[in-house]
Amino acid sequence: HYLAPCKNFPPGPWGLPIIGSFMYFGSDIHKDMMKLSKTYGDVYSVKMGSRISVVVNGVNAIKECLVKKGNDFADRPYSWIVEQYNPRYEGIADGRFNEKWQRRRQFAHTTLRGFGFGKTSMESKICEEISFLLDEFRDLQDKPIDTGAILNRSVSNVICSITFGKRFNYSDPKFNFIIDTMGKWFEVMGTMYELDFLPFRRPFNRSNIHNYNTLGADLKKFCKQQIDEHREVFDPDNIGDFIDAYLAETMKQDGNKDLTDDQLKHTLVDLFSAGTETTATTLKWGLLLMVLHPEIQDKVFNEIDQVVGENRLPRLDDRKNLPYTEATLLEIQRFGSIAPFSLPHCALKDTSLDGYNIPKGTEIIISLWSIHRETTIWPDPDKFDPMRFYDEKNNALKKSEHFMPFSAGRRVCMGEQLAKHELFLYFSAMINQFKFSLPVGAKKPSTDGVLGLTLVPEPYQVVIRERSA
Ligand code: HEM
Repeated sequence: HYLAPCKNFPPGPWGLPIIGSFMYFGSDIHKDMMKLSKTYGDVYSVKMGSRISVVVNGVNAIKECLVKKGNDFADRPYSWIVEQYNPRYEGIADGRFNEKWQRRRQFAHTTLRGFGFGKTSMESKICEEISFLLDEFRDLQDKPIDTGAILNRSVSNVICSITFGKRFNYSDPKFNFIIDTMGKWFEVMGTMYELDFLPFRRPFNRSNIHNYNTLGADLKKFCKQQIDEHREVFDPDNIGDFIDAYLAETMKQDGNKDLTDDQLKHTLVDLFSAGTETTATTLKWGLLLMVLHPEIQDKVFNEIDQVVGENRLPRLDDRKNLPYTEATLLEIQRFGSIAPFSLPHCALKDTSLDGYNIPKGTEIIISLWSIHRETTIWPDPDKFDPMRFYDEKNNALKKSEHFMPFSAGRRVCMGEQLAKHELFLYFSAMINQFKFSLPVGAKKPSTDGVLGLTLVPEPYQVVIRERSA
């Protein structure tokens, strides 16, 4: 066993001197970490290389950490990987928890709300983007296609219109380049995970690191260009998007110059990447599960067809009348668990968790996967079954507290409301208008997922056919 940093520290598996406990982990580290909790308990420690992290599993321990003791665990840890592209931990997602960060998050949150984030006024923007997507689907009918790239572009345009004040054409080469860059960046970031903890491996991964840094630099450059373009035509009487609002606020700043261009650049990278990959990946899980379960797809279609019909697209107002569709979306999120670990947290001060002592600075890994795949809560958890969230007798949605795809507390996903609106509007519109199926003779795609920064389905193909055609 390794040397615990304090008395009454969470127990954990044995670790080797340099690599620590890495021998327990394969490419499905989310599953391996959940397995260890069965031996060591909901809160246990692992030696990640030379650093000791605490892994938190199960809804009770996770709520204690994120909600009840939310202030104690709201920091982000030191990370060599983050420092490669963001050495000062700027922006929102990487930011260390302090007053300046709180003001930044508060400002970003309020401003996005002002532009309709989480409000129904956002609805028309999302629906406009959906109609472009549906047109594209109509052109691509009847032949096997991978919908991944086009879903990324479509979802990304929603956040682009809020932050940059414009949408991009699906065939715009600059836009396509940056969306692909972002996808690769997430993917490479996932493979670099161990380099954070095993510095001696870095010299053997030079090309991977170079690739990662180039992708990160391209993303930052793209966001910086958007800022420069906005600054050139800035008009304080015409604030049309997030960048304008930020620039206006910068001008109001007295002495404390916290809202800098670099902060804005990193905030934009956060919004652009978190706002694209996550929602698009959830929709990719959704379509995959629908082609694998055509009877469920038909049931969702029938419900929408009865309530909405085929002459208009579903609206947020319809949600309350579509409990089975909603239940299916919740089950897609549970099953896909696209953020199996949230982002890493860190103890801001000496504190405790599940009765154990946790010293200041300890890195905390939150396993949202462990909530969504716990056998005692979700019988046969690897089975996709919307009935878990559907009360058939009362034709109503059945909520569960063992469900936390957006995490919780101080660092809860900042785009939760927007994401929920997008998921409902995109999913219900796609199912309402089209039938999705596997290409004839195609092998059933796997539902294991590949772990990068998010858990994404392996690429798969579908055939799209318009329902009313
Ligand atoms: C289905 C879609 C989404 C899921 C499942 C999701 C999930 C998450 C999770 C698990 C976290 C980490 C929370 C933590 O560290 O405890 C997070 C953080 C974050 N998300 Fe999302 N997210 C989604 C969509 C979005 C969207 C559309 C945006 C919008 C712009 C967004 C913006 C952010 C930001 C800025 C953070 C960092 C928050 C912080 O560090 O304080 N997310 N998200």
